[in-house]
Amino acid sequence: MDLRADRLTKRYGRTVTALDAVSFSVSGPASVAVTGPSGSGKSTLLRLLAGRERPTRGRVRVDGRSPRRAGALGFVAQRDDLDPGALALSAAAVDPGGPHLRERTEALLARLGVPTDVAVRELAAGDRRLLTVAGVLATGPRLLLADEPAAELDAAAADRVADLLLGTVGSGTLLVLATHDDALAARCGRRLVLERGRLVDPG
Ligand SMILES: Nc1ncnc2c1ncn2[C@@H]1O[C@H](COP(=O)(O)OP(=O)(O)OP(=O)(O)O)[C@@H](O)[C@H]1O
Repeated sequence: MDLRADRLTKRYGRTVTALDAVSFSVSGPASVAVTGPSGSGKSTLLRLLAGRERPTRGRVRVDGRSPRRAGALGFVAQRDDLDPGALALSAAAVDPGGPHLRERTEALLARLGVPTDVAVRELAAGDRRLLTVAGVLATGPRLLLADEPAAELDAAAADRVADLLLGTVGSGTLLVLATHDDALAARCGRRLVLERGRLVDPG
């Protein structure tokens, strides 16, 4: 999988330039960390790469296509929208996944030791995060974008989430994650550093 950003620029209103002419390209399988201070544009970059927002200028290409047309693209958002009252497995294997997705999610969670028959609200924070990631992995993404996947977790839980994400690279995935966590960034093959919306180190 080939991911390319060409002079990506995103403005919000007239005053905020969240991203300023960011260009890079990367081919997978590989792992890439996007780092930088708070407000430097990491989440904005991931949303643009995923096609969840349109750039003000510039473009994203995933295997030569716009991200919305690329297929096999998974996105782990900074905050999950799991229904706290739902049973864990139903919350992770979201529609329109169907039975196949449900089975794959269940197998993955069993391997990770995450209980699937309790309400989401009863899960520990780390298990809840694994649940979110497993639901996305079950869809078989070849490009996986994760925004602060280990934020607000203790070190042991953060390691389990990182192991799960980084493990996908071995099976052919291009993983791009935004993180504040130096230890997690150090485990990635490449690090892109943003400062005030500009790519100051392309890795
Ligand atoms: N929807 C929006 N409307 C207006 N401004 C926004 C919006 N989203 C982001 N911004 C602004 O764009 C800039 C970059 O934000 P972004 O969330 O991408 O940074 P970040 O590096 O992910 O920050 P953090 O590490 O705190 O999550 C910030 O100044 C932010 O306030």
